[in-house]
Amino acid sequence: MKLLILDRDGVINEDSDAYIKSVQEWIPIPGSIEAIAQLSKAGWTVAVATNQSGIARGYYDLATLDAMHARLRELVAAQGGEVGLIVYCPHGPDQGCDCRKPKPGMLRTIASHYAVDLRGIWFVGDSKGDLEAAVAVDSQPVLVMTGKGHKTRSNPLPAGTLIFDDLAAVAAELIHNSASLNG
Ligand SMILES: O=P(O)(O)OC[C@@H](O)[C@H]1O[C@@H](OP(=O)(O)O)[C@@H](O)[C@@H](O)[C@@H]1O
Ligand SMILES: [Mg+2]
Ligand SMILES: [Zn+2]
Repeated sequence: MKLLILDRDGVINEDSDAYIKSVQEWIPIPGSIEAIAQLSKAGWTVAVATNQSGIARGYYDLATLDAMHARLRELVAAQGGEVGLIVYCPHGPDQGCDCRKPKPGMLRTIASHYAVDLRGIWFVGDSKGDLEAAVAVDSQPVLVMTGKGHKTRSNPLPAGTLIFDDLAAVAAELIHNSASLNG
């Protein structure tokens, strides 16, 4: 199967240093909803792995988080696509969980859900922790220049990290590539 895993804040929707605390603050990055829909219609399964320490910090609750993800699904469905499994880490940095990126726990959860090997699977993120999580499970780290991407790029990146302007550019590459592979 063609599986693509996305970070959420700074890749699908705009990020904020004040966290994304409500559906109203959850604003898609231009082209991202269309990109997910196009990938989905081209046969890709698009999953999401997102740190949400704002839950542990008490900035918003699980119902609000679920409402954001319902909005994402609704917008992609309106373009004829669908979003796959969304996995989030609700924990704070000091809780020592196994799911908070840069740990790869969420990527492993997604892989076992779909019974696929993570090696070479593209994981698209805007933060160093996203890239490190990908490397930890031999996935392909992909950095986009949205969200915290520029800040992340100003520091050394894992070898082999692919860099794209935004999710729309990632989607164009994958859809173009698989089209040429299939002849
Ligand atoms: O990019 P993803 O994983 O989808 O989500 C990131 C968010 O959970 C928040 O993660 C926080 O990091 P700390 O969790 O406080 O270290 C900060 O970077 C916030 O700006 C950001 O909105
Ligand atoms: Mg992010
Ligand atoms: Zn966690």
